[in-house]
Amino acid sequence: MAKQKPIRHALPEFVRAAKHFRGDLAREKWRAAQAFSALLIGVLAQLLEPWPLKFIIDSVLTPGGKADPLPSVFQGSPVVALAATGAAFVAIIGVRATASYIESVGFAMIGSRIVARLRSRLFCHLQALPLAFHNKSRQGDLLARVVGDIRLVRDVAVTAVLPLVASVLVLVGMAGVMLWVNWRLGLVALAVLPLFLLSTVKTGRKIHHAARKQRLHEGAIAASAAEAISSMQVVKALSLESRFEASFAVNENRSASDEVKTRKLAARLSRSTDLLIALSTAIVLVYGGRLVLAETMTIGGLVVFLTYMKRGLRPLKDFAKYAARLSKASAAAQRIFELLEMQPDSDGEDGREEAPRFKGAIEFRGVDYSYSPDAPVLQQFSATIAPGEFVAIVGESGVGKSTLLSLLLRFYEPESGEVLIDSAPVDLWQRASVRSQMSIVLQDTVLFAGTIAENIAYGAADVSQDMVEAAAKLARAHEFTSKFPDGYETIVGERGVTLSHGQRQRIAIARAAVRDAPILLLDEPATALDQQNKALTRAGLASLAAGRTTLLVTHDLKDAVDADRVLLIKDGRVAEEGTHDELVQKGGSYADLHRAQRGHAADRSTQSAGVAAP
Ligand SMILES: Nc1ncnc2c1ncn2[C@@H]1O[C@H](COP(=O)(O)OP(=O)(O)OP(=O)(O)O)[C@@H](O)[C@H]1O
Repeated sequence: MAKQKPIRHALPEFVRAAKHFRGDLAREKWRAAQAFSALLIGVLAQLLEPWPLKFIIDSVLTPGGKADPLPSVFQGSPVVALAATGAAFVAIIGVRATASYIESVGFAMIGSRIVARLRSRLFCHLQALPLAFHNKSRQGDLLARVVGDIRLVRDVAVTAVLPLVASVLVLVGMAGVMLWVNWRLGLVALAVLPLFLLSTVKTGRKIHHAARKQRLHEGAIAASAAEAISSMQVVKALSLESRFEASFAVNENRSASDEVKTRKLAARLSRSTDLLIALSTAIVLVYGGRLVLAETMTIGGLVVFLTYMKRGLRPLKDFAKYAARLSKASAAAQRIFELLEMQPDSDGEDGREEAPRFKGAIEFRGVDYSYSPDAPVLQQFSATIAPGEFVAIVGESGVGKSTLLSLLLRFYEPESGEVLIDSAPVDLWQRASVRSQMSIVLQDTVLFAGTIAENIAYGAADVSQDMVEAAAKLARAHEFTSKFPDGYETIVGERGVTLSHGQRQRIAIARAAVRDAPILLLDEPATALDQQNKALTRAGLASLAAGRTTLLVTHDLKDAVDADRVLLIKDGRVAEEGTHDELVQKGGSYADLHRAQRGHAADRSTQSAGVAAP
């Protein structure tokens, strides 16, 4: 029973891999046919290789050549026979070398192309996976899969799997010829195969297990490195270096010990394979030697036989050599397939139409939403927002203000109830066509590596330089941009000019402006800015909001003063609504919050940042 287990496990893995690569392999069928033809020609040449030696030993060097007399053309001229055999030998090697070149280049190209396509597919798929998945995933681990795991699969596919396929063909061919030359001796030589299978299956399972664990630890190493590197400022500020170093070292040690384990196991497999091959060669030597002594086999025949054995059993050695790498690649491939088999965001989009241009009426109708079953966020939440209205959403931290925006953007789906735009459920339309009609400005703006103009133009397709400048002027970003020597061509983002938080926010406003979307979603866009930047950002936002339905999530009630309406969220629903003045007059929770912020403003030195008195 135990012996069958790996086959049972290996088969579904093979079917899984075949499913993922079927289309790619079909695209490469002509190149594959070419490489396989070259492989077969190479195998044939390898099968022929020992025969010139046999001819020289049995027919040229053995006086009289009883078993294999010299053909009549060479009678009396053994030197010519020697020269002709030498030429034949060179020709055979030449054919083999050429075939091997075509085969290796062909297989390398096929492997690289297939894996390159796999990587693109994986990256597209990752982008299509829902935000709920990305929120729970560790970025470094995903990065390790897209970069490291794919590279491992490619390297092993090109340098181990394809050569192994070739070696197995050689083994089959050579086994056939060995049985044809002398079936008894052939059976003796091949008797090691079951023993080899037994030891490979047993050790191979252990290698596979250790290699898989190692890939997991490497994923964790990449994840903790990515976390630390992407938050270096916080790591330094909180003196977390030693903590990250420790967690890094733990995973590194685990990975190293798994590496040692796989190497030990692979070395053990290699040693037992060598011993088995040596045993089989010794038996063939003794038994074959006796056949030669009994003159039922020629010396050349035995030499040919031994050469075949050496070549034919090479795949066994190769397999032992590649076992660890194959297992690692298989573990890496499984990690890639796991991702590819996850449901992307676009699922269920079939048959949905593109949304028409929205007027901007928004309605939440009895929406329930929770991230985890035991902590409901929105409960029977209802609110209606008219086209072009500017609504501020306020409430204590964690009440679900940002979640409302995420539901509008369809990052998540409500558990019950509906989100409607222009009276139609938002899930009626394709996600991308809904999102393209919304501009967002968040508290933290990410600038991509590129110029300021490119960063602004990321907001929409086909944006001209004039549109970029107009958006920058509206966002109050033109002035500081034009002061840079390279103006709009100034490189920002990674390794570029570092912009201040306020400047980044104004670029984000310009990015939102070029989009010219009817709905504007703002999530704490002016939080944590100094007074001057706050004023500039607010001015930019006010220009941007004109004529658009705007939802502004804010802690700062100063931002709510000019809103057409304020919604105060409490216990998962709207607790109070009205204008700023109405709510202050009402004397409810909003008025309490307002009083608290005024107190805070009066005593700024003892309170933390983020609130200001209107
Ligand atoms: N991706 C997530 N996974 C799990 N829980 C989440 C996630 N995002 C938010 N939450 C939880 O849902 C609740 C509402 O979060 P949300 O960000 O909508 O609140 P908020 O009112 O915008 O808070 P804040 O004012 O602090 O930004 C919080 O308790 C938060 O911890």
